[in-house]
Amino acid sequence: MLNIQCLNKIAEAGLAQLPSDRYQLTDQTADADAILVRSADLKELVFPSKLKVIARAGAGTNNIPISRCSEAGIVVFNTPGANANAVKELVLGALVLSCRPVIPAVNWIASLGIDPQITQRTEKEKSRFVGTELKGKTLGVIGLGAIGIQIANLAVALEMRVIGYDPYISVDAAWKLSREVQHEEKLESVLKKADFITLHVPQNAKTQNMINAEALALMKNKAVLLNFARGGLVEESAVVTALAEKQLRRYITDFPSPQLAGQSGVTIIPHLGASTEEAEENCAVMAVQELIDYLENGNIRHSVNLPDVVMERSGQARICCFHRNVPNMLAHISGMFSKKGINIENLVNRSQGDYAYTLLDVDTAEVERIAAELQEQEDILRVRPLF
Ligand SMILES: NC(=O)c1ccc[n+]([C@@H]2O[C@H](COP(=O)([O-])OP(=O)(O)OC[C@H]3O[C@@H](n4cnc5c(N)ncnc54)[C@H](O)[C@@H]3O)[C@@H](O)[C@H]2O)c1
Ligand SMILES: O=C(O)[C@H](O)COP(=O)(O)O
Repeated sequence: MLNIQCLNKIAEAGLAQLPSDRYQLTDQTADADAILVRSADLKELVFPSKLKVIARAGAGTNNIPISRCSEAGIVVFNTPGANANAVKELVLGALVLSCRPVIPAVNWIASLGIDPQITQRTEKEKSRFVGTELKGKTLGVIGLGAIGIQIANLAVALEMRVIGYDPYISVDAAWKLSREVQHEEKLESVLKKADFITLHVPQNAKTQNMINAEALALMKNKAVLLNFARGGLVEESAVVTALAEKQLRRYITDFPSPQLAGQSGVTIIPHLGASTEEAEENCAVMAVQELIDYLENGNIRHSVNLPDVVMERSGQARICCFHRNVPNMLAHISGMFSKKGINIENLVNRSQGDYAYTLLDVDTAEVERIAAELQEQEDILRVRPLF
């Protein structure tokens, strides 16, 4: 039996994919072979030696200490694109709310209670809640991945002028992007030209505080900033100042913080971007499938610390080897097999940055000993024999 610990609520549709004869849920991290998680912070978590995999049912992995996982031979997965539609739809709502004062108007009506004059008062006073339209305005999309592309294309359909910035855009993403979206090579150009700016990049050392006082100063007067990516992308004290100085018209964020609470011009949503039934199911099903394929076949799809490595099963046993990306490692591993007279039927090896992964299918099931010996070699982080 393999033990799975859920550190957040994971949709039942995903958990139902775990065959009950091979998997059971545990609430003890010490017993966990695998962890399923959403946004719980794992940075201080002590990993038990039997923990082999962490699957994030969602996109952002800044809550997971990826380098520490790699050094412990733990593969980390996420579920790219599985919640993108949910975020896109909420960003659309936020765009509309940023230029139509629906929230204050609804609050005003609610404040009237049961007023017999409500219809007359509405028609007399609604002029206080006039807004503006999105059509014809410029939307700047920062980060053209699964979510950014969908928002850019949607905004084109809304007849907005759309400009996008993503120096690392994938070929696949570029194909999906509407030709109407203008590609900007510099972040500064987007900041200067857009009426609305929406952030869709991961939070990491390079993107932390990317919207700081200097960036805000470049923005158009009375621009609107939307943040459905991560709170740490934006320097909140600078946003509060820009709002007070009327440089920024509104900041709509999915990430509450004490610094933003109660600030005028700030609309805070309690991290609901991915909170739809559909997105929660999509993410949970995808995360569980990634986890099962890794645990049972050693295959890797959508890892954030290793490349995709998928090989059809052959032979009598498979050895999965997570190791550092150092010279001669493949020759060293295969040499150990040949010394023992074990025939390698199939082999695949891929690397990503400082780490690499090798799958070997062999013609014998007698592999426990060589697996144990491999595990002792320098630069080998985890070895798993599978039958
Ligand atoms: N609010 C929510 O509930 C919610 C839901 C899903 C994702 N997110 C956040 O949104 C982020 C994006 O999600 P996604 O699914 O689109 O991810 P993704 O990986 O598909 O896209 C991210 C894009 O950002 C680009 N990028 C990286 N660094 C950049 C930089 N410095 N400047 C410009 N572009 C850069 C990448 O090239 C990539 O195309 C996630 O990392 C997560 O933090 C939030
Ligand atoms: O990165 C993500 O996928 C989102 O921020 C969603 O987070 P959640 O799964 O905690 O809602």
